[in-house]
Amino acid sequence: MRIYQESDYEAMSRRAANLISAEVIRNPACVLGLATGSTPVGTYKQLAVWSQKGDFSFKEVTTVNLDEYKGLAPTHDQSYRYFMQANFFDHIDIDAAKTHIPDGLAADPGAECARYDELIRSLGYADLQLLGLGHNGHIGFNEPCDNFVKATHVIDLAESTIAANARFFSSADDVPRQALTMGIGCIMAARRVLLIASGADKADAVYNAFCGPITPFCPASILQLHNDMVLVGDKAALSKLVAAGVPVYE
Ligand SMILES: O=P(O)(O)OC[C@H]1O[C@](O)(CO)[C@@H](O)[C@@H]1O
Repeated sequence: MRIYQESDYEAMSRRAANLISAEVIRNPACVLGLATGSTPVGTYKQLAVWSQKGDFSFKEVTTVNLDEYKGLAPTHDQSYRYFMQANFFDHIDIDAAKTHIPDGLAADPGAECARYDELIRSLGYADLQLLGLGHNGHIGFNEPCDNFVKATHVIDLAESTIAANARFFSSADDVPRQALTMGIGCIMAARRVLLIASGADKADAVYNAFCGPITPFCPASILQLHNDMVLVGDKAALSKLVAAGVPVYE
């Protein structure tokens, strides 16, 4: 595993954008696994700036997002489809037909999960999977539980996740209680995983994920077994790893 320690959120975003753009330049028709949440916003902004300058193009890139809230329409301003359009896709030259996100309104969510798994498999899995990290160690919406769930599935969101995401809704009551999430199987099948983390409030989650035991009670801990894992964090998020003596690139 390679760990980059950056000074702050901006530097973390730039480093992550560098790694993603390197992938797109190397393989213009790559498959990118993408994430939502506040952490990747700066990364998407930086990628859009560079591609608008003409440094590289997303025309041939295919994207697969990790998750979507169950019950939210793509036009809902808190849906992850809306987030991706507003924060990334509307600012780059990507082909809309090549951007994939689970359908939160599917009449049969189980069938939608199976379709999504098959889609990712048929694409040959992600060349690079971008991940944020939940305070409880979740990746995508794979919440802590007593087993790792391999396939795309419908998940009951943890109370702590609902509370953390309430800031984006009018109240905690408005946060959907379920989501469709890529499982651990597709995440681990990605050729490279890039996890980004920022802020002191993520220091425990980062430490537990990469210094703690590999356990489904901290879903991100499975990434210790990935053979091309890159962690990019700012100083605050990596503080407990560094204090434990884990070597980092600066
Ligand atoms: O980047 P944030 O907003 O801290 O969120 C971290 C994680 O939580 C989620 O937003 C879901 O709660 C994930 O999409 C993300 O990876």
